[in-house]
Amino acid sequence: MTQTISPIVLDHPLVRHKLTYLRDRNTSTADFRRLTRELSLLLAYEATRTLSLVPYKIETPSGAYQGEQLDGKKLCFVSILRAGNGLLDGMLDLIPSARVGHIGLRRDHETLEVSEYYFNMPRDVPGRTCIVLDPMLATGHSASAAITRIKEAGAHKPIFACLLSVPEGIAYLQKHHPDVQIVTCSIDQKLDAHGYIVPGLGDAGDRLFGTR
Ligand SMILES: O=P(O)(O)OC[C@H]1O[C@H](OP(=O)(O)OP(=O)(O)O)[C@H](O)[C@@H]1O
Ligand SMILES: O=c1cc[nH]c(=O)[nH]1
Ligand SMILES: [Mg+2]
Repeated sequence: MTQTISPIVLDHPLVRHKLTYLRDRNTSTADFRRLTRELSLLLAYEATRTLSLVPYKIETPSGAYQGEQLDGKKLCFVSILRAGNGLLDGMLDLIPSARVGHIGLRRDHETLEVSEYYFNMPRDVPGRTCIVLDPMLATGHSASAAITRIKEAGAHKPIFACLLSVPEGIAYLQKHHPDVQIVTCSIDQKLDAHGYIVPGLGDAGDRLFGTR
C-alpha cells in the first residue's frame, strides 16, 4: 500500500500577511489578482523543492566552478481552469521553460461533483514532474479528478499546489491519490453547507476574474 504523504503548509509571515488581504471581502479584483500572483511565487518555492538538478560548469572570476542547474525541461504546470490560471503566471516567472497543461473543470453547485469541459496536456508528459495548480482544495473532487486525468496521460507522483485547503479535501485527495504531495498556504477550518471553505476567501474564480 502507498504511504500517504503529509501536506506541506507554508507557515511564513509574508504568506500569512498576504493571505489575510486576499481573504478580505473588500479587496478589489486588481489587488486580489496581484496578491494571488505574489502568493504563487512563494508557493512555487516550496512546490519545486524536489526538482532535479543537473551538473553545470561555469567560470567564476576566480576560476572553474562545477555548479548545478535545474533540469528545466522536466517540469509541467497543470492549471485547473479557471482559477488555477491565477497561480500560473507567477509560477512561470520563476520557471519560464516549464510546459503547461490545462484542465477545465466545473463544480456543480448542488451536488459538488465535477464535470470536465477541457483537457489539453503536452504530449510528452511521462518523465516530467507535474505540478497541478488550483487556489482551492475544498471537497477535493476537482483536484482528484484532475490528477486522475494527468495520471492517465502518464504523470507519475504529481504535486498539488493550492492557496487554501481544508481537512476534508486533504483527506479525500489522499484517499484517492496517496502518492500526491500537497503544498498549501493554509489548512482552514472546514467546509460550509455549500462546500465553500471557512473562513476561506469566497469563490476564487469569481474574485480573480470579476464575474460576480
Ligand atoms: O475541491 P472542490 O470541492 O472540487 O472545489 C474546488 C474547485 O472549485 C473552484 O472551481 P469552480 O468549479 O468554482 O470553477 P472556476 O475556477 O471556473 O470558478 C476551485 O477553483 C476549484 O477548482
Ligand atoms: O471556498 C471555495 C470552495 C470551492 N471553490 C472556491 O472557489 N471557493
Ligand atoms: Mg468558481
